[in-house]
Amino acid sequence: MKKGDSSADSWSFSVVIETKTELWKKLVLVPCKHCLEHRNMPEDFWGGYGIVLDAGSSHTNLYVYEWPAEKENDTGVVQQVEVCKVEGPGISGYSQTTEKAGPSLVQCLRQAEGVIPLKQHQETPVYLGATAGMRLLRLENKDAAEKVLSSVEKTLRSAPFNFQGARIISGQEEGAYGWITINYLLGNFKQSGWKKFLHSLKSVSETSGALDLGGASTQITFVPDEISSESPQNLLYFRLYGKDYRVYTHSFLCYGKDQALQQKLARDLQSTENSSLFDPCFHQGYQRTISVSNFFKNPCTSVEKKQFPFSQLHIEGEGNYEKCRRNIQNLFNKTDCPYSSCSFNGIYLPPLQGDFGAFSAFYFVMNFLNLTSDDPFTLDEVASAIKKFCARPWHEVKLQYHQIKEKYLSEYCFSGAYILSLLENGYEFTTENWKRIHFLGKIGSSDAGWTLGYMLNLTNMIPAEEPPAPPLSYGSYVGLMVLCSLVLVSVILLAWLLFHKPKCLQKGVV
Ligand SMILES: Nc1ccn([C@@H]2O[C@H](COP(=O)(O)OP(=O)(O)O)[C@@H](O)[C@H]2O)c(=O)n1
Ligand SMILES: [Ca+2]
Repeated sequence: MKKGDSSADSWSFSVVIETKTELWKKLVLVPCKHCLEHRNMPEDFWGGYGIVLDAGSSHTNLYVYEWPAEKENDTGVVQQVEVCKVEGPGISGYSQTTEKAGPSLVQCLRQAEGVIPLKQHQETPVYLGATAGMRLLRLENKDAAEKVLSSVEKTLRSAPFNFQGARIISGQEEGAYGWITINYLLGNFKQSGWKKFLHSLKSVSETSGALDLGGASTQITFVPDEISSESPQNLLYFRLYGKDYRVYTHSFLCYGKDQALQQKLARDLQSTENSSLFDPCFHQGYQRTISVSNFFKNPCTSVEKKQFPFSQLHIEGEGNYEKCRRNIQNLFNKTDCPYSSCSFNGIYLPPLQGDFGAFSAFYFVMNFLNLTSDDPFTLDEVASAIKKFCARPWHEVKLQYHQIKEKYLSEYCFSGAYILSLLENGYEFTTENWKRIHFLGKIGSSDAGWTLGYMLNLTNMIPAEEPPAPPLSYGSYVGLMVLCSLVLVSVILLAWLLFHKPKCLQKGVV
């Protein structure tokens, strides 16, 4: 397998998109910020529900979305009303006990039953999309991956909802649906008034790019300034709301933050004859032991496999940010580029364009490091904050954040350094365009992520064509009638004055 290349499953999405566009004609897309607040809407306005399970490499989240019942005025907005974190590992973690994958979801499905009114359970669609953890398991053990999916399907079918499918989505879909989600929530698809006018002059960027960092893969998706057809597998075409979008996307398998760490450790192992290793990306005083034999079963590290005279590797932290950055840099092969420009590993990347929303682990890590304030930090400020954090001794970090699990806490230094390396070295963001990256967890009440875009697509809630202007509301109708009546009365009065001039105004009368 070529790392960072998801072309194997790239065809599926183009097919899905092209066949779907014909169907995208049902509901008008009215983004959140143009709508009344959910809580201000009459109770019977909200009606439909949908459930999406995001089966990620590290864990599964169940999302419940809600949308207006009133479709006749062709307006509506979909909102997240519930999120439930499934206990235990991601579904790919059940490769040895596949029959337990489905039952792990039961508790969250019960929670969704409590949120959705009973009479709507049967008509509520439920989808499960599995991402990079399952893509890796499928590469490593296809049979186990199929059994895990059968187990989750069995559980979802036994829930009182309308089961619509449980599948592994491609990296391209993950990137595209994340881009759709954030632009839907930001209100970028449907524009009106001056914004539409400005966009027609092409003076402002219309959509935001999407940067998604998971545990096992990472996605970059945006509308480039110039479209080249150098790498067709990275281009997607959408027609949304009467407008065409040519979108660049790429998903790097094995470049989520957890798999990137595994890759880094595998490389470090190559250069040691010893069963112990100093690691600059862990805090000074931190120690971890890993089993060497299990380590190379993973498709992200298997290319680095060699025979070692020891079965356990002992790692000790050094807390050296600069050394850690240099170490991580080796994960990005920048030497060969068969295109006009590349990110890394010979993958095409057009020049970066516009604003970017960075979510999922990009947000979790930066938020932990207090680097997500509204007044954005410069690239230098971010680098020095991470450097300072990495230099703190482990006992001090552990004391301050005693509520956070040791496994996660110990990896924030690496994750912070990795995020900067990926953005600065991988994608080549500069001091200048760094300010255009916005780290965001939620937009309104909805989490930023691929799930909402996935559901909007599968429920045909994004129209391909701009719908006709909605009929007037009752208030506007009454106002218009009053205005027309006033105009009519004025015209009659004027005519009467002209043709029946009062005697006092007639010529000769003083
Ligand atoms: N509160 C949270 C939740 C997740 N995470 C991390 O965010 C990443 C989420 O990845 P994921 O499970 O969606 O994996 P993919 O299948 O998207 O690659 C993992 O590395 C989690 O450890 C975090 O740092 N803080
Ligand atoms: Ca994810």
